[in-house]
Amino acid sequence: MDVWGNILSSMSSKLDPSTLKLLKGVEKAEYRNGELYISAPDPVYKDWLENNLLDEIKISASSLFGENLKIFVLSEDEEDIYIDEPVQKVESKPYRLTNLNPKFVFSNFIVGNCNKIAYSACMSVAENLGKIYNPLFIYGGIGLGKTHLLHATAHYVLSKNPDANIIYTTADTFMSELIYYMQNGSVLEFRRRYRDVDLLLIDDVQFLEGKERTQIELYHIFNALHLIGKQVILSSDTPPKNLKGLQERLKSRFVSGLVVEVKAPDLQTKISIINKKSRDMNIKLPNDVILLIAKTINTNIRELEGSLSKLKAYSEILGRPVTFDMAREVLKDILEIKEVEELSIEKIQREVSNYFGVNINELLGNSRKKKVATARQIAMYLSRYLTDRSLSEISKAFKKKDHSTVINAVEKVEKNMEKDRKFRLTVEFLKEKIMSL
Ligand SMILES: Nc1ncnc2c1ncn2[C@@H]1O[C@H](COP(=O)(O)OP(=O)(O)OP(=O)(O)O)[C@@H](O)[C@H]1O
Repeated sequence: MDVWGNILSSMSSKLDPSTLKLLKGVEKAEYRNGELYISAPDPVYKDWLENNLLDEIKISASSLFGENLKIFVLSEDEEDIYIDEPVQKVESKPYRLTNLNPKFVFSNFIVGNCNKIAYSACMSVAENLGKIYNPLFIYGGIGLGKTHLLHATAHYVLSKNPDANIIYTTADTFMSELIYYMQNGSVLEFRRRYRDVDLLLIDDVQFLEGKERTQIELYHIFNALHLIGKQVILSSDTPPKNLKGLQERLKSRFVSGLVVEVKAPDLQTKISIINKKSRDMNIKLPNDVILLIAKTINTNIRELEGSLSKLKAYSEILGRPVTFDMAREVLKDILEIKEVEELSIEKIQREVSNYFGVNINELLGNSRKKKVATARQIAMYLSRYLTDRSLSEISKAFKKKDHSTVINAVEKVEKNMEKDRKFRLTVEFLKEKIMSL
């Protein structure tokens, strides 16, 4: 049967004569078990065909060979890989995921300015598999949550559809598997396994650099999945354009959906992560220790987790609660602490006075002028929130005899923050500023 001739004649009424003439450049087409292999004379022709006519070919070829037809366009260098294989019928069966970390779910992921775009993109993809942002490419530095987001997406999809076929793998494992299958003579099975998935997640694709054979395989798997609207998500420590030793055609596929960055966390996000992780780990950290860790770990969230585990272990071994001095001692080799000054009440008083244009004596005095009283209450609130000083220490630092003044100030600030947006923003601004000093 002249496969290509038949496809061409079924397309002839829909295409102009010059395109039809160009299509005669196809060297051969072979149909095997639901798959159509089209041989292009060279890579340029192959790209042209894939980018312009694949949909049209699929419609016509499906009318000849059936609805679920998969099409592969091969240029010369790839033909031996795809055509010369004995084809055996392999039953497709759901592939069960066993390598997802149960803790890497969306609800455990702290969202901040640094990662909210990547987080939202993963959520949207999980909700609309294969329909938007395909592929989704996430890049960012070490330990910033890329794997967490990939796993969370897979968990979410499975929670909606437990029968979804999902593969999560790393580029390294993908390559090792390919080598294994090649050595055992069943590359076809490897391909079938990957082509049956609804969602393919490949972590750390930077490790594909220079791995030509693996790249060819991924390229075809990617095309096959993309063509039938299956979702691919990739992660890397660098954006696609900086991936060296990667075929241009693969890079161009990687950027054809959405590329998002996970950035290093800002101070507020780090504090939220430390709060969440310390709660999960059941370790009580004073505010000044939280600040110490957040300020000294500048990027890697994995290191941040490591420091919490170390502190927990020390506090358990010593049978003492964690304090600022203990944290500084225990973490000095992890944190490379550059003399981090303990946040003092005096520093808070200074900053709040400067902000409100009130002098320190007024702040510590008894004036009831609105501006002074507000500044004093906010300074008391921040001293309570940002340091680990006791109520009586704070009242002493503000020259008050009774710590009920501090309690009243804290309550008042909290109430005002709830009902007055401008007031809340002022307090938050001051908090950020003081924490980053
Ligand atoms: N925003 C976040 N909220 C909560 N935990 C996070 C967040 N970001 C990262 N983590 C945690 O930090 C640790 C490292 O994250 P992950 O392994 O996802 O990083 P990665 O970017 O994939 O790193 P690598 O480049 O080394 O592969 C994990 O335990 C993860 O749960």
